[in-house]
Amino acid sequence: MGGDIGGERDVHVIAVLGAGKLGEVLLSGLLRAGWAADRLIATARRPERARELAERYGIRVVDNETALTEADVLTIAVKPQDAGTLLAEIGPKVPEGKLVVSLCAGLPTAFFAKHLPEGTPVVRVMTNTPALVDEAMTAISAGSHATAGHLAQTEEMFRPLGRTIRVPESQQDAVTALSGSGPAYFYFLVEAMTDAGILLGLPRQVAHDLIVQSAIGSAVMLRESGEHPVKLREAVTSPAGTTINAIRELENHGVRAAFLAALEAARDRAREIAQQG
Ligand SMILES: NC(=O)C1=CN([C@@H]2O[C@H](COP(=O)(O)OP(=O)(O)OC[C@H]3O[C@@H](n4cnc5c(N)ncnc54)[C@H](O)[C@@H]3O)[C@@H](O)[C@H]2O)C=CC1
Ligand SMILES: O=C(O)[C@@H]1CCC=N1
Repeated sequence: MGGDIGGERDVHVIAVLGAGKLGEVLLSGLLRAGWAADRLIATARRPERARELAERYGIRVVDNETALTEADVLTIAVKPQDAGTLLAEIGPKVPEGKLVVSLCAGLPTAFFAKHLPEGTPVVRVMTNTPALVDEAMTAISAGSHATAGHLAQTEEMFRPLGRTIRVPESQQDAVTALSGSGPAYFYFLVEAMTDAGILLGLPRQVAHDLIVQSAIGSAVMLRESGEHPVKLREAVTSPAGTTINAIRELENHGVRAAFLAALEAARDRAREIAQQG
């Protein structure tokens, strides 16, 4: 059963402010982890969305101001571009000692601190959508006034959803590029490989099933064996065999360089968001 999270100040109630796609993923994960629905609060901008969340999960959907007073942890799950407006509305009213957990890509904890009462602890989190199947990768950083206790509370909140690690806040933009967006790159790859199967004459569903199971098998091997990916790839790549022909084409087309450039671009976008915040 999900119980109270002890620490600086016990966590009885968690609020997700701006429960969109990621906020919903978090709320559903907390429910699966055993949190009682009446101890989870969501806020939403649109009334239809509020109704949908209340009906789907039986949680309390209230306005932002009510959430501030009733929850111990305020999780900010709005788009980074909307965070300024939300903070202008709630910032000065956040009661003393509440823990603010930001899920916003790019925005540094200093951005939140500017809008919050002096001394409000802020923790920056980058998680990802596999939280839906309890396989998230969540990176946690302490911001201003966040103590070891606040970090531990945040870790406890996200641990049921997958793996957690602590990183210095200076690494969070890189983390966002790697694991925050990471699932999108794997889905993109599955899509491209499925198209390749169709090019080779396989029915779409067969191609899809072959690739999805190969992706799952490879991921499990990476995690369970602890082997370096090069070693695992070499084990598949027979001398004068088929795989090396494909690898040569991937190298010819600069796929490795494309990944380096793509993740750098994602990191740079996170930095830009911070500038605009
Ligand atoms: N989608 C993803 O895979 C990931 C998203 N993130 C971060 O999570 C945050 C949310 O992303 P998504 O869930 O994809 O966005 P989303 O647009 O689905 O959800 C944001 C929700 O906040 C609501 N909202 C905006 N202003 C509000 C206000 N003042 N009061 C109440 N509700 C308000 C919107 O109506 C919307 O429903 C972003 O900051 C993003 O950077 C982080 C990691 C992964
Ligand atoms: O694309 C985005 O901005 C968010 C942050 C990481 C994943 N999705």
